[in-house]
Amino acid sequence: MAARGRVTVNADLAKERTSATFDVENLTHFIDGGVAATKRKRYLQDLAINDPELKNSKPWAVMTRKEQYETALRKHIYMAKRLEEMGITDERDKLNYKEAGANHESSPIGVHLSMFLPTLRKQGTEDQRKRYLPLAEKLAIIGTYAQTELGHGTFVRGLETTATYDAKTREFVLNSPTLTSMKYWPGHLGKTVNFCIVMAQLYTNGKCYGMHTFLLPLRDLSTHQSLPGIELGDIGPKFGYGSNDNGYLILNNVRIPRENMLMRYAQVLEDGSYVKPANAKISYGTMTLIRVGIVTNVSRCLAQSCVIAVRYSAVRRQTEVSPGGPEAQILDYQTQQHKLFPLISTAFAIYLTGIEVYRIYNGVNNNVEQGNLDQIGELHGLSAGLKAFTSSSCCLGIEVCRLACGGHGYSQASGLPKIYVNAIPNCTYEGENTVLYLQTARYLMKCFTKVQMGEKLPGFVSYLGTDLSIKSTIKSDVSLESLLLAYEHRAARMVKAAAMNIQGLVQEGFTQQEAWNKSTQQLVWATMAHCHTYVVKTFTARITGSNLDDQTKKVMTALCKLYGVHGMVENLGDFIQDGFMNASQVDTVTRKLMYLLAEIRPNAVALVDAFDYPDQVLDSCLGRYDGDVYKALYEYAKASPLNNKDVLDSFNTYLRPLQGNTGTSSLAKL
Ligand SMILES: CC/C=C\C/C=C\C/C=C\C/C=C\C/C=C\C/C=C\CC/C=C/C(=O)SCCNC(=O)CCNC(=O)[C@H](O)C(C)(C)COP(=O)(O)OP(=O)(O)OC[C@H]1O[C@@H](n2cnc3c(N)ncnc32)[C@H](O)[C@@H]1OP(=O)(O)O
Ligand SMILES: Cc1cc2nc3c(=O)[nH]c(=O)nc-3n(C[C@H](O)[C@H](O)[C@H](O)COP(=O)(O)OP(=O)(O)OC[C@H]3O[C@@H](n4cnc5c(N)ncnc54)[C@H](O)[C@@H]3O)c2cc1C
Repeated sequence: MAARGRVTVNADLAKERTSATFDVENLTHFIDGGVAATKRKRYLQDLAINDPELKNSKPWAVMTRKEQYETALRKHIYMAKRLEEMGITDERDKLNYKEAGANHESSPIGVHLSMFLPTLRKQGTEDQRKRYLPLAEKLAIIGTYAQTELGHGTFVRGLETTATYDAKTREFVLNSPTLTSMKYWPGHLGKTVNFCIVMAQLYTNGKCYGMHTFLLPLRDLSTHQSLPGIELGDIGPKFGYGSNDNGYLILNNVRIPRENMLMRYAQVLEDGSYVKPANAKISYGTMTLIRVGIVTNVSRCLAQSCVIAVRYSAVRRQTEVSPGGPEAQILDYQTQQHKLFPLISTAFAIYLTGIEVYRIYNGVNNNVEQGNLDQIGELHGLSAGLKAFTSSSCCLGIEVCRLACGGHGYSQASGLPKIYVNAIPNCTYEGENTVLYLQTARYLMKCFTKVQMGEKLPGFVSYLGTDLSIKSTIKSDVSLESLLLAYEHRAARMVKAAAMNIQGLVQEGFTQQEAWNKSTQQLVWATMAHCHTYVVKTFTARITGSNLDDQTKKVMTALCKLYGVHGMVENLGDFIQDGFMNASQVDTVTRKLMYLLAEIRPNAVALVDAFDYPDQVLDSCLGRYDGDVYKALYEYAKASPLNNKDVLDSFNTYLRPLQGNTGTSSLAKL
């Protein structure tokens, strides 16, 4: 339960809670990974919520950018220190604590923690780790991940920053040779960090060896002044992320010792000779880590949005259904259910996918740590597409939640704009989504070639070899098995179609690259279908294989079916194009969709309650546990800074002169 302690609850919400057919607490334990995990989560959340150091002096939305930056810096440094004092290292623990302390307040040390430190740990030599990690972990040095440039973000091989080895002095000389080569966007680069990991084209003995990673001091450690040869600053206000000083950086003949190249894999020896890594893409590993983390991250953003929109929809009444009768809860409108219930299922599906992909990441990472890099390509094939699919689905879902709250959804009081502006960059950073879909497409095309050669594929791509002549097994009950089969069929057919398109174009005389480029939209569609299948499969496996009690499992099975059926109806053309499904089966799934909306209706509030987000995390007048929405909106309006005075000075400046034109005597008559 999300309200800690007794509260008086709005009658409609209270009724929703008593009508639930399953035990909310059991589902919360399932989400968290057990009773002890829920207890631990709540302990950490309460710690943050009750800590006066983590209170904002005023609402986030009314702070200036400088206030947002300073507040976030203070709070995030404080939280990092507290986590260290408490000896907390588990990622989930950290997430629960920080979410409760500064939800959707972009951290000005976030890239330091999530990218700078992992890159140092994974790509630094033992000496580099010994030397820099203790300082970086204590935040004595704070760094960012400086890869993107003004002219290039996606095309990493096209980055222009150079690091030229000077064997005489055993130093690298770093330069930004063009306007477009300045680093642009890295988090906290503008004003916060004193170090960065910079990605640059390595030149040694007159030859370019491509992108490599270097540890670069940016600011004096005592005065924080930028160092000679370095020009850097903040890039200015953005769509959101006000508390983050995303920055720019220009390098002019900056010298760093040879030892500052991260040399666990690739190396430059003292004489300038180059030792290549076992896999050139190992330096892309931090991006893979974050792409995996994003899956969980965006599912939580969507889950919070669903809590807000569903609770509000239970409280909000609008329009008499029959003349003179009571106004209906908007949650009773089928169209509102169609907006929101598939999103509840999406939040669950993607959350569970996040857990699965993180488990896979950890397995591959353990192998990498032992020197086996064989699986990094496969992990990239999985994580790139999933990052794109999940961030797109969740961010679109957050916007639907906002729209589902009508006018009040547009107010910062709803909490939804704060979530949205913080979530939406997940579609762009760590690889723009279309670009990442195409990376997974590249992997799928390779897999398809193997299928054509009669190879049996392992794991998450094994379905690509399925017999496409099989017809859908969907019957009136619309079983999970029949849904999964349909998703596999759809993806396998679309992957094959894209591959055939490329092969056909090549046969027509186009080069491989031209044929690829002429097929990219089809490839993106095929990859979306592939990722969709992966999520359906993971959701299904997690629910059918769970030890949930019967009642909860029944509701979750309905939700899982809803995820599958809704996705099917939204993409019907894909499923019927080759006659896999017939008209009667289309009719069956469409009716099933409406049936499932009605089946889930009594449990809608309980399902979002199970996400177990305290009011302080949601920070929303609409999503309050007690449903006292209108009083909260009134209080929120009264607290608007424009209401500090009854008559504002602007009245005298701009409005009074308008009245003066008509003469006070004529106004007095009104
Ligand atoms: C409960 C807790 C659960 C989970 C917690 C988990 C983790 C916690 C940690 C993290 C925190 C969690 C969440 C994160 C939240 C917020 C985010 C925080 C900060 C975000 C700040 C933003 C930072 C950035 O944006 S950094 C910059 C990112 N930039 C990009 O992503 C650029 C995108 N471009 C590329 O990656 C590449 O250039 C490319 C487009 C992929 C490839 O282009 P191209 O074809 O030109 O390139 P190549 O020829 O060089 O490569 C093709 C070849 O390489 C293989 N490849 C590519 N990438 C990889 C890889 N990463 N790994 C392995 N292999 C790779 C590719 O498959 C090709 O191989 P083949 O030739 O064999 O086909
Ligand atoms: C909030 C935020 C924080 C960030 N933090 C960091 C950071 O800490 N460190 C860092 O290094 N970077 C950071 N970035 C930069 C980010 O990683 C890049 O913006 C991102 O990788 C996208 O690259 P781009 O801007 O070059 O987009 P572009 O590649 O210019 O994309 C523009 C359009 O072109 C299309 N496109 C581009 N290439 C292709 C292609 N090959 N095929 C098909 N379509 C294509 C895209 O799909 C997109 O529609 C951040 C960005 C944001 C918004």
